[in-house]
Formats: sequence, structure tokens, C-alpha cells
Amino acid sequence: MKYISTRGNAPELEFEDVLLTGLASDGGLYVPKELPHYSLDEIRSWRDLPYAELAFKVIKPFVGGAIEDSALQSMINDTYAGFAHNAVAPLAQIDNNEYVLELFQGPTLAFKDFALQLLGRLLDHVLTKRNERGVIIGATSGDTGSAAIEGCKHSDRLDIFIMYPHNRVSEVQRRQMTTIKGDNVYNLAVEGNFDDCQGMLKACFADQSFLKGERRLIAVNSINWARIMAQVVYYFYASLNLGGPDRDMAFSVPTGNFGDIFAGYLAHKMGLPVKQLIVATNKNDILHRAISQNKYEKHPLAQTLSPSMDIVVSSNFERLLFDVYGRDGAALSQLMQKMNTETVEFDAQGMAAVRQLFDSYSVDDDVTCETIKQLYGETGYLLDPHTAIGVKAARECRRDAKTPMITLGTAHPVKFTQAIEKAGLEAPKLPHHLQDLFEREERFTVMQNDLDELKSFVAKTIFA
Ligand SMILES: Cc1ncc(COP(=O)(O)O)c(C=O)c1O
Ligand SMILES: N[C@@H](CCOP(=O)(O)O)C(=O)O
Repeated sequence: MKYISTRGNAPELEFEDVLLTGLASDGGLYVPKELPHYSLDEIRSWRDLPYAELAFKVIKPFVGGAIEDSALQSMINDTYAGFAHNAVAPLAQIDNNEYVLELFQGPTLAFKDFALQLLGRLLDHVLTKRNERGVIIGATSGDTGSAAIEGCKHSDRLDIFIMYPHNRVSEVQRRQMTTIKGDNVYNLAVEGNFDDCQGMLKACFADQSFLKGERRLIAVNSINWARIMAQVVYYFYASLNLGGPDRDMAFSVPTGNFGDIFAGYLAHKMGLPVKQLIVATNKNDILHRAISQNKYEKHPLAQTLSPSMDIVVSSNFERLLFDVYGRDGAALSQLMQKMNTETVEFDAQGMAAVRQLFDSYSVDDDVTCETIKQLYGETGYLLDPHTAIGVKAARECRRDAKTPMITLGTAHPVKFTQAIEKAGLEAPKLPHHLQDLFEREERFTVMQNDLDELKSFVAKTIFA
């Protein structure tokens, strides 16, 4: 499998090199040159597979021959054996034909575990084979950070630096990152927001001279293709468990960096019958406005009760726009420059095609809390605020009642007790493995929103 950059001016890479990078050298994101496509018969034949076996089927073509089958299958098996539920991604029914796909059964209680617990293993495997060391710099609004640290903390091939917006993640999220003991783990509390952190991360890829050519810079955010690849699997899994591929499915996806919903779009392009994908946003609704009004206009980032989705510059939207612009890297490159500084209207025909599959909806904090309360009252099922935004959007945007509607349950409610309490409900208890989280010692460094400070911190640490 070959990978190309969305901006059309970077070398084509094979899987291993895509895994060991982040942004392409032209500033774009890597995507497969050609996607695998499956017939309904092939997809149907996967119906009874356990999650890890299905994951192997879906992931293998993206890896190509880069990793032997037995090693790949065993990394996948080990990854999902660490999840709390035997089904790995169980479906909870919340109404007639309406479901939550629980993607929070992994060790850090958010959907990020699906890709990041595997990514840590893949990175370690490939770096060991090449006898190389890598530096991870990651940006998180709360969940990617802890999942990446959990996935990479055992690797002596990696140093991992995670930037998060100081005082803008939940207390559980922060403690999940800052209490991990590991000589290779550094938490950086940046005086800024998630966009600032992600902006610095991208700037590090653009100029890597601070690593003196001695270390490889690797991304754990969804700009890394391997993240998206692993997230495609659960769309197939959910559908197959509800009668797919012999019926259409609709998915509502709490959205920030557009990685998770982009994985759903890929599943559809790979042959899975998907009737509707709903982009569910909080008050940071740039994607909702872009899709519903064809107007891409940045508003200042708002702090909400769903902090993981407090994102304005949504990286993976570029991967969708690449298709909207007929995979023309030069045209997209110009467009992306324009989107940094101007309000942009996208190609009308391309956006009309997008709207055949995508709908969007924005939910504010009050309605998020009302949704948590209402669903708990109806069913006794407790939603986290991000998933609540998905459920609300699903109910508002549903096109028909016959198609099963699956909201991606992106996090466990215990991570976001502020919203649960604001909804007038009692916060759940931490699971057993995190029971002493509030007694553990924290380690983090507060840092200005300053690229030079970040680069010199990283360089000083790894070359000490
Ligand atoms: C709990 C939760 N829900 C939803 C999202 C949004 O996912 P994406 O960034 O892939 O759009 C995130 C983070 O990105 C998250 O942590
Ligand atoms: N919500 C994320 C933000 C980063 O998104 P990613 O999927 O690109 O890693 C977080 O919780 O960190």
C-alpha cells in the first residue's frame, strides 16, 4: 500500500514510514493512494468474527507486507485483550433502533485507546526492527494524551512529550496523564488552548532542526494515518452486529479533530453500507457551519463542558476536502493556505456530494446537560458530555426511523464529572484500576504558548 500527501508535493511512502511520521513534508496529511474495497459477500463473511480478528482483516491491507501477519495479529490480540469488556466495543441500546457504541472500555476510558494502544505496539515493533529511537510530540485536549502515554510508556525506543491546555482539561483527564510514572514521559501544561498546542506540534514537523537529525519525530495524534486506520474497524464491527452489511446504518459522531468521523467515511468508501454520518459538535461549531452553510469561518475557541472537543482547527477535515477537490493536491494546498486567514466557501458541487452522506448539528452546554439528564431518566444509562452531544445530534438529524442509529460513545462519564453533576446526577465511581488516581503524585511542567520554549525543552531533555 502506498500513501500520498493531501498537498501533492511530498514523497509517496509505504506504511512503515507513514507510521513513523506525522505531517508530510509539504504540510499535508498522508492518505492511501487507493483504498481497499470489499463486496457485501466479503463483509458478510466477517459477521461472526471477534473484534481482534475483524481488526486484523481491516487493518492488514493498510499495513501491506510491512509487518508479518503473525506479529500483526498478535499485537492486535494483545491490544484488545486489555479492554474491560469481552466484546471490546459493546453496543448499548438506548431506544428503538438507537444505540451507543461503547468505545470507552479501554484502559484510559476513551475511544482513543482503540488506536493508541495498538500504535504504541506498532511503533515499538518497527523501531526495534530498525534499531531506531523516536520522539513523540503530541497535543491533547485531554484524551489522546493519556491513551498515548499508556500505549507508549513501556517503550525504551520512545520519549513522549504531551502538550495539553493548562486548566482546560478535566481533573480526571489531567491526572490520568500526570500520574503515569515513566522516565520517558513528559507532560507539558501549555498556557493556551488545544489549537495552540496542535499549532506548535505542526510547527515542530515543519522544522525539525531542533532534533539535530538524530531522532525521528513521530505523531500520536490523528494526523498519523495509523490512528485513523485502527478507528475504521469499529464501524464495521457495529454494523455487522446489527445486521450489516444487509442493512444501512447511520452513525452520529461527537467531533473535534474530525478523525473519528473520517474513519466512518472510509468504512463507507470501503464498501460498508452507511446511510448517514452526523458531525456532532459542541459550541465550537466551525464544522457544523462549514457543512450546513458551506461557510468555513473561524470563531474564537470556546471552553465547554465537553473539553475534548474544544477545537477550532480540525486537522482531518483536510483529508475529506482532498476528496471534495478531486484529490488535487495543488488545489488543496492553496485552499488550506486560504483557510488559515480567510473565510472560505468550498466547491459547491463537492459540498453537495458531502451533504448526501453527512449531516451536522451543534449542541451547547445546557442542552448537553439536559440530554444527559433526560436519557438517564428514560433509561438509567449515563452518558458522558461528548456522547450526549452525539445522542442529541442523532435525534435531531435522523433521516428515517428504520435505519439503526449508532452514536459513538467516545468517553466514559467518570472522566467528566462536572457535566454529570451539572445535569443534577451523581458522578460514577472510578473503575478499580484508577481507584487511587486522586492520591497519586502528579508530574507536569507549565509552559508558555511558545514554540522555542517547547523545542528547547524537548532538545534539552532528550540530549541531556
Ligand atoms: C471524548 C471525545 N469525544 C470526541 C472527540 C472528537 O474526536 P475527533 O477529534 O476524532 O473528531 C474527542 C477527541 O478528539 C474525544 O476525546
Ligand atoms: N480530543 C482529542 C484532541 C486530539 O485529537 P486527535 O484525535 O487528533 O489525537 C484529545 O482528547 O486529545
